[in-house]
Amino acid sequence: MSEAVDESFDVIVVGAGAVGENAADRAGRSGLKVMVVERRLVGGECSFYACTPTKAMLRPVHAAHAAQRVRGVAGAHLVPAEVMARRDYWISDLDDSGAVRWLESAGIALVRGTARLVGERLVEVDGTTYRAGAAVVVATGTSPAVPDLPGLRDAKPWTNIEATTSSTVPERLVILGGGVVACETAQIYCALGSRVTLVERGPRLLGRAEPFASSLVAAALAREGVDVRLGVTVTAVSRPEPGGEVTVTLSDGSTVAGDEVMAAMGRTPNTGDLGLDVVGAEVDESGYVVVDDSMRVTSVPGDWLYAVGDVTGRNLLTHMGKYQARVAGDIIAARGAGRATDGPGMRAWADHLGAPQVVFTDPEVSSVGLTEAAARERGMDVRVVNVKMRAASGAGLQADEYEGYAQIVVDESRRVVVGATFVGQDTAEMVHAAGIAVVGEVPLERLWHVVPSFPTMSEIWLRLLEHYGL
Ligand SMILES: Cc1cc2nc3c(=O)[nH]c(=O)nc-3n(C[C@H](O)[C@H](O)[C@H](O)COP(=O)(O)OP(=O)(O)OC[C@H]3O[C@@H](n4cnc5c(N)ncnc54)[C@H](O)[C@@H]3O)c2cc1C
Ligand SMILES: NC(=O)c1ccc[n+]([C@@H]2O[C@H](COP(=O)([O-])OP(=O)(O)OC[C@H]3O[C@@H](n4cnc5c(N)ncnc54)[C@H](O)[C@@H]3O)[C@@H](O)[C@H]2O)c1
Repeated sequence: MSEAVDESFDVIVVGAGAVGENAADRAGRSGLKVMVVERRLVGGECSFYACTPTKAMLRPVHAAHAAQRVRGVAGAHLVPAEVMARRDYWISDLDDSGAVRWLESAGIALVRGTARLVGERLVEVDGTTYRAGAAVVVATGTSPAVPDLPGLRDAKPWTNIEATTSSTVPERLVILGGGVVACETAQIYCALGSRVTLVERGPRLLGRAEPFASSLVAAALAREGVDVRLGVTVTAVSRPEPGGEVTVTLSDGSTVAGDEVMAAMGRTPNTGDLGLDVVGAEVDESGYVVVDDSMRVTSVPGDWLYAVGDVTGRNLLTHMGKYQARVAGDIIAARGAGRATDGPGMRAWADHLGAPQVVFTDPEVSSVGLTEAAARERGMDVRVVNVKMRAASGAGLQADEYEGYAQIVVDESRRVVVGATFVGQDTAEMVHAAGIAVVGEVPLERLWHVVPSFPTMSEIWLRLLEHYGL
């Protein structure tokens, strides 16, 4: 640690991803002086290597598919170079100056470098030590997990970083994993012209989604030409020549050859070299920082250390991380202004209800709340209603032969919806209404009076309630 300590700031946020930026903004609202530390790009994974580029590339795929499903339209097709150009526009060619300007406009100082906790309220960045007058917020996110499988690391696998920035389309792409990253990436590269093989060790894709959603996505990927291998693991990877052909050996003895192999096998929290042990901050068995609903790191005495976003492992989604950031930021700002820190927006309790999420494959998997299995695990008296999306004429008008299903999970003891999943084209925007029903615990009898417009896809709510028996 250097001798001089910079004491200019009240709040230090480590990591300027979408979540860290949000925490910094909220914490600074009552006049506290805030600095953020970022070792890579301001905007983090989501803006440059995750949400934004994948959605920028998936949208043309969806648009082309949607056009092909409407009688009266002909000739929609993808232009791969233009799809990549669209993505590059959305990731600003990996230039974060727009985000830096936003920080400046919000009065937040930026220090570039790698931060470490070196004591209570003390953060060291490449040799300079800063003392936070009020609080430190850890928002360091996650990195792609590349497990220690024989030959995998030596084969220099793609992760989401390469998959979202490559300017070329590999002829053959082998994707290891069958979660959200794998499914979205498989659909993108298949549509761009790669021959994609996807290897998932579990019995289905999207293991945390409703099983019917997994089946519909697997069927769609297979129809488009993705070779989906379920229930097999990778035993070895070999790439004898750098940049040459990759061979992936699977547990069933088969091999798959590719021009690139991608690790899409989950995430690892960026906590290893953060100095959490120096201040006594507890991490769980996977390395995620343990916090309470105020986002405070409870194992550390005093009210100075908070963690938000992916690094907490609560819900690895941008919008949920930003929700947590608003909670932590508001508490820090309130404490700075001498106000109460237990206001209604100051606990992230919605984290425990089942986060809203859209898997942006075609079909989209749009869900909120608990799956049937999760509700049963919590001991609820569960009733499930599942209908074809086509039961709403709005769906058929949206796409000829619309394929998809909607499902609600009802807690019978309270007669409220605790989970909802919509699978099909253009269901993403339906998830927020479902979220209001779930988080608001709207009784079914009241929901009956929320009359959906005709002919929209939301009319599926009426069909679901009718099937329930209302
Ligand atoms: C391919 C892909 C697609 C995704 N799509 C979606 C989606 O559509 N919707 C959605 O909600 N979520 C999506 N996610 C998840 C989403 O990207 C994350 O939930 C989100 O990025 C978490 O934000 P964060 O700020 O917590 O972490 P990050 O975005 O990881 O930001 C953390 C920042 O901290 C910096 N940092 C780390 N350690 C240090 C240190 N010691 N010192 C200084 N800086 C440090 C890092 O450089 C990074 O910029 C996707 C993820 C992937 C991989
Ligand atoms: N649209 C979105 O909201 C979106 C998009 C992408 C990512 N994300 C978030 O990012 C996080 C990370 O996504 P992810 O897909 O990397 O992780 P994940 O945990 O969702 O999926 C990883 C998958 O890899 C499989 N796997 C692990 N090791 C394997 C092996 N050796 N062989 C074969 N399969 C193996 C697992 O069984 C699992 O199905 C998720 O929590 C997700 O919610 C969200």
